[in-house]
Amino acid sequence: MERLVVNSSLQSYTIYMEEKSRFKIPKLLKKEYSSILIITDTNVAKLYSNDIVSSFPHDKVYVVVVDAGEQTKSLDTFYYLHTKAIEYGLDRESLIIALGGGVIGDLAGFVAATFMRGIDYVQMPTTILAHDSSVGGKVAINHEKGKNLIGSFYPPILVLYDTDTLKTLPAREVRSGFAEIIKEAMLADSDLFDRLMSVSLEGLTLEALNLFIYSGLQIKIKLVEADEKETGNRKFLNLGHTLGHALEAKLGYGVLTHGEAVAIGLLFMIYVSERELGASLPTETLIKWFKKNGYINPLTLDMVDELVEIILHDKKTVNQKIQMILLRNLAGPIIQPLEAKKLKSYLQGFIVDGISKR
Ligand SMILES: NC(=O)c1ccc[n+]([C@@H]2O[C@H](COP(=O)([O-])OP(=O)(O)OC[C@H]3O[C@@H](n4cnc5c(N)ncnc54)[C@H](O)[C@@H]3O)[C@@H](O)[C@H]2O)c1
Ligand SMILES: O=C(O)C(=O)C[C@@H](O)[C@H](O)[C@H](O)COP(=O)(O)O
Ligand SMILES: [Zn+2]
Repeated sequence: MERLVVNSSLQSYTIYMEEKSRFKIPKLLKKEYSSILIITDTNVAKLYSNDIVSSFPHDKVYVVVVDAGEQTKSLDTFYYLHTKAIEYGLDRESLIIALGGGVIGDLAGFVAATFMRGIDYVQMPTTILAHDSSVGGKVAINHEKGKNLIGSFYPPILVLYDTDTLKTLPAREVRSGFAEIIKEAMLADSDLFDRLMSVSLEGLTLEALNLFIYSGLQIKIKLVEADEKETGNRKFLNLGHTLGHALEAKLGYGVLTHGEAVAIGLLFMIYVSERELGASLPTETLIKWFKKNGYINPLTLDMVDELVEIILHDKKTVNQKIQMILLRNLAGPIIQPLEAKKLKSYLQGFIVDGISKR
């Protein structure tokens, strides 16, 4: 079992990463809980929720299943989950288990952060992408005007990553998860970036996948430990998200996967870095890799005004100045303030020059 520790101000927690570890959860908990609420989605429930329920010896284990997909990270579902927690009699000694991808992790984590002012929760990520979302304590729901606008920083007590569950992921979700690993590589590890660019997602072995995830986790942990509440360099983890988040909100949550939106955002980040900083980046390599692996891009010129408007409400915008993460070079991120007018003209150029569609 791979073990990584994340130091955080509230409590430090361990990430256990191992095939079939989902059956071991009771042994890894450091105390007895009065009851346990497993929050999961319709797809994951069918596959894995019984394994978790049956691994507990007692019967105060409840499961609430919500719809799968980004639109579930909503105020309505958040309220519904609080209602279920009250109905099942959860108290301050209860535990929530977030069993699923990043949607469930963010949503259930935010329920845990707010139920009776905060109870313990465990992240059990079941997607590749959730290596990113399960670590660092960012929990949130969406507002129709922007992603993750309602949320908190609230670390889990444990992350249990059963990589066996990744075998059932659809190809589109594999693609989505890799966008975040590519982001991490571009931020901090050019060798990892080269290794990523040399593989094809189809037919990737579980061993290779685990190594990529492990490398991504190490990069993420380093950044969140150094700046838990994102006052400085944690913002680097938003590489590709300025446009990515806006696209998700503009198209309607769930139309693009988070990773698909981030992938387009990474290409835009390169376009701006080249023009704003004179950076020389592996543009063609990345475009080719995205194309080879089936990433999609619905960006069109008529979306620009609305996208800029959404970006102006992003958490990284201060005093109408957009803080965009750019690269001076691979593994050389900086936070660059940009006026909306400038961002708009880059966005138009990105679409007209065709880099977004190459
Ligand atoms: N908190 C953070 O730091 C952070 C970081 C990155 C992303 N996020 C958030 O994470 C979310 C995206 O997460 P995601 O990509 O995991 O999406 P997701 O949770 O919607 O999962 C993607 C799809 O895969 C299905 N699925 C999950 N596990 C499966 C499995 N093992 N087998 C088969 N199907 C499975 C789900 O039911 C869903 O349909 C976004 O809301 C994003 O904003 C948060
Ligand atoms: O952990 C972080 O910090 C990240 O930025 C990770 C991102 O991949 C993730 O999508 C995150 O939810 C974005 O944060 P937000 O504050 O821009 O909502
Ligand atoms: Zn992300």
